[in-house]
Amino acid sequence: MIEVKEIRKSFGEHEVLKGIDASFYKGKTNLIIGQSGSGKTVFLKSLVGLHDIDSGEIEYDGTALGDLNRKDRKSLRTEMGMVFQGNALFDSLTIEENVTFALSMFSGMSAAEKKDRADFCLERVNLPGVNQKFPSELSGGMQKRVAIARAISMNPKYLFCDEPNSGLDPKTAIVIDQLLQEITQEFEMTTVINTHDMNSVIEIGDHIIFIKDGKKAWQGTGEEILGTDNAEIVDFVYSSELFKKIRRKV
Ligand SMILES: Nc1ncnc2c1ncn2[C@@H]1O[C@H](COP(=O)(O)OP(=O)(O)OP(=O)(O)O)[C@@H](O)[C@H]1O
Repeated sequence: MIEVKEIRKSFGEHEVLKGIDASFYKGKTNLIIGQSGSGKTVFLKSLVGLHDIDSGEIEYDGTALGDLNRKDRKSLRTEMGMVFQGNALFDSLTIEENVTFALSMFSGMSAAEKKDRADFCLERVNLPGVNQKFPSELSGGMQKRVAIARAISMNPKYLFCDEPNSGLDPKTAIVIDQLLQEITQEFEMTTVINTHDMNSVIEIGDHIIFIKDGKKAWQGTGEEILGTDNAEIVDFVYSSELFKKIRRKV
């Protein structure tokens, strides 16, 4: 579980996070939603320690990030898997080398152990046998699955995904969402996903935090979001004609 207490973050005079409290639960797909520019990425980067926060606290299963020295922070980092928006695969490395990159850096595993782990992770994302291919030989959806395989290679306790569906067609996006939810439950990870995708919100929103103007404006589940009367959520969710029609029917 990750607990966020009253975090604030400014860039110069611009306060982006204005005292956010949030909890993210183990075995759940926890989503962060909000309009473009509302502070979702800054929030996610603050959670993983890529931004230093100005005040507040972030606790990983009771351990405050702010209390950790460099060495312990580094060790906590090895328990975090990350899926970046553009996948961030290394084009000149094979898929297997991409998936085992962190293992080579941090694990001390033998070559055979790393290969076994790569095989396991690639099979888990339904991509067996692509070990010797290069990222450019795979479709966008397959590259996303490789990014997920790489993120789980170290068997992380926490998984962070920034817009995992960006650039994917709706059908592929659903496959990726389902995969993220399945592995979250299976490996009992605390998963935090930044998303714009309303389909993800409804399908895999076990727990949702809605950020508006740097503050948490609502929280709830994917089921609750369609029924809420919270004006800010209604304005956000029903900004598209499709969802306005759905609202009239529920
Ligand atoms: N390194 C930075 N320096 C200065 N300002 C920043 C920095 N990073 C983000 N910001 C500002 O913080 C605000 C929130 O940005 P952020 O990227 O978190 O929004 P977002 O909700 O993730 O948007 P999107 O959905 O479009 O990615 C924006 O006004 C942005 O300009």
